[in-house]
Amino acid sequence: MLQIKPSNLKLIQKAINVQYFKFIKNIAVDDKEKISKPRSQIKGIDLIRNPSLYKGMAFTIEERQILGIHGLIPPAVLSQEVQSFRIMENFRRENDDLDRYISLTNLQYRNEKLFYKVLMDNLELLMPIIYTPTVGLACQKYGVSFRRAAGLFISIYDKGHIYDVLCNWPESTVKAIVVTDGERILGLGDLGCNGMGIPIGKLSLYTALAGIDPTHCLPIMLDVGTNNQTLLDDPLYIGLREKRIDGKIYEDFMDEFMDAVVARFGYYCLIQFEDFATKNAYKFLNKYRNKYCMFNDDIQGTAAVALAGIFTSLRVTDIRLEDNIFLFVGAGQASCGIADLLARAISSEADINFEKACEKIFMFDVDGLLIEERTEGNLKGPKFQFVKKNFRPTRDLTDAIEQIKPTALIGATGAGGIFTDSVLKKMAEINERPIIFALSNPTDLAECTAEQAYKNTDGRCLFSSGSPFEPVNYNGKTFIPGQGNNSYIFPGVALATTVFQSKHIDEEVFLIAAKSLSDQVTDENIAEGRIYPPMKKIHDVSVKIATEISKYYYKADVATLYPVPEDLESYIRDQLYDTTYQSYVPNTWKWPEQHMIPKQFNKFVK
Ligand SMILES: O=C([O-])CC(=O)C(=O)O
Ligand SMILES: [Mg+2]
Repeated sequence: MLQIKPSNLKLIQKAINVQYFKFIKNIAVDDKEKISKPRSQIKGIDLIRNPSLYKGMAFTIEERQILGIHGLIPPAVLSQEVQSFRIMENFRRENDDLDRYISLTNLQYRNEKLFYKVLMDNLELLMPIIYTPTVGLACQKYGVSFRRAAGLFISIYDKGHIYDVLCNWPESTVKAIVVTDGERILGLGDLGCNGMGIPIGKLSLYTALAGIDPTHCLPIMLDVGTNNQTLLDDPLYIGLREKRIDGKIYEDFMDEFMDAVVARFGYYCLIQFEDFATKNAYKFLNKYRNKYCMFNDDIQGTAAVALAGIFTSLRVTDIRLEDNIFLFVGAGQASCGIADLLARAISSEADINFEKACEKIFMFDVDGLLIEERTEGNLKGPKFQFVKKNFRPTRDLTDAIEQIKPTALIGATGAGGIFTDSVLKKMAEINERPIIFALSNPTDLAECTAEQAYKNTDGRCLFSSGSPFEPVNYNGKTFIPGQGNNSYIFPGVALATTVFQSKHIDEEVFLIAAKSLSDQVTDENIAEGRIYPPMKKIHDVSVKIATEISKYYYKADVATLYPVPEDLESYIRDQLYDTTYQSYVPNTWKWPEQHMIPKQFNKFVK
């Protein structure tokens, strides 16, 4: 990434101006031959207000004349490189992450191509801003930071008219929707309508991590009320000011929504369910998975990324999958989703049935170890298959570890800090290389920090977390914690699904995604303490995951794109979103050499 010395900023400004005036003197704006038909029908102020078409000061002088926007933007002509450079300079000057989130979102609504270029070029720095953890903070404050609608809000009062609301969306080609009802936003709970930041953030990653065209993506908030009293009492709250509707009315509303999407955008429009409360997440997944093109990211996406982390960790511990004992802390959708996919993986690797595979998996929730002997709390729902017998009831996690002797401890509790020093030390005592995953989001809710994990296990643990942590120095060694976040999975799944227009997305897809992700971790990555590929490789990772899934889609006869492309990977690559600006004046314009950063600014760059 480029960094300019602050003292040189003035010189750069001057250089830009000199180039601009040199250039403007040379251009003949009335040269009829050069002025050909613009490619866009949209002109003038409408063009400036259209984020997919707008390119700010990168409009050439010719384009400004033809498109009727001359004078509506400042006189300098800047290349996209210089623009992204300015954005990053401003980014560094912002006071806090929420301000950075707001600036980047404003850029997204102003100039989409520039937003994605900046994001893709600075992924490691910007992902924690537009996604977890800052997006969580933005959701909590969405009432105040809400600037402009970037998706659809459909409320329970739209029941009977959902199709009409979908028709208000200006794009007719929508290939992917991320939808939430805001009831379980990250580990933050019910944020009602403020949860809209999550579908927006997830879809930004569809483009930034997997190259899916943003105009094909639609974030949707289904506002069915909120049970969050603070929001209900907040005069600035942006959603319906009433308690959540549930039961039959809510379910009929969801059914109508699913059918309306198919009627408006087609049966292969992907619908990603995000941050629903556990009981609804499972209910809708089971009800819709064989009828629509949908998946639940918190159950299935999280499962695949965690399983990939387990596969990679086992390359280090050298213990066969079926010889491990897994203890899940938290028995909600993330834990049950991972445990379920893990049991499938064990069952297929060890050639044993699913029930037998479940014997390797234990769970511990707010009422302690999940065993038949316990008298408190329920044992029903998806966690049921992991309930054991003949163990001593305990509510003490260290004691549970002592009893079960797990090789892996996986937290998805939303209970920050639950992996205390004594829990971590116990794991280190009974394992040479303990596997510790602290998956809850955002950062404050992680079960432990990366630093605590490495310190309490003498640097021996294989660690990953849902939210990002900085590298940790311990005993002279640097450890790079893995980010076991579903963002490694859902973009690739969505890419394969939208390109090949799959009818359904079954469990096998997530097993394939997990294997493909783990296979892409190199020995060098592992030597650095990583269990996932570096974020900067994510585009390739997503394409490879999508390629593996697409082979399966054709094998399972769910892909509907015909004829079948000869080379699936290169077909996918051909579809990827390009952040380069379009030219509105064909064949007449070339950026003068001096306009291109880094050459022009090389001498100013540290
Ligand atoms: O959004 C994230 O970072 C991961 C996720 O799906 C969740 O925590 O609900
Ligand atoms: Mg989620």
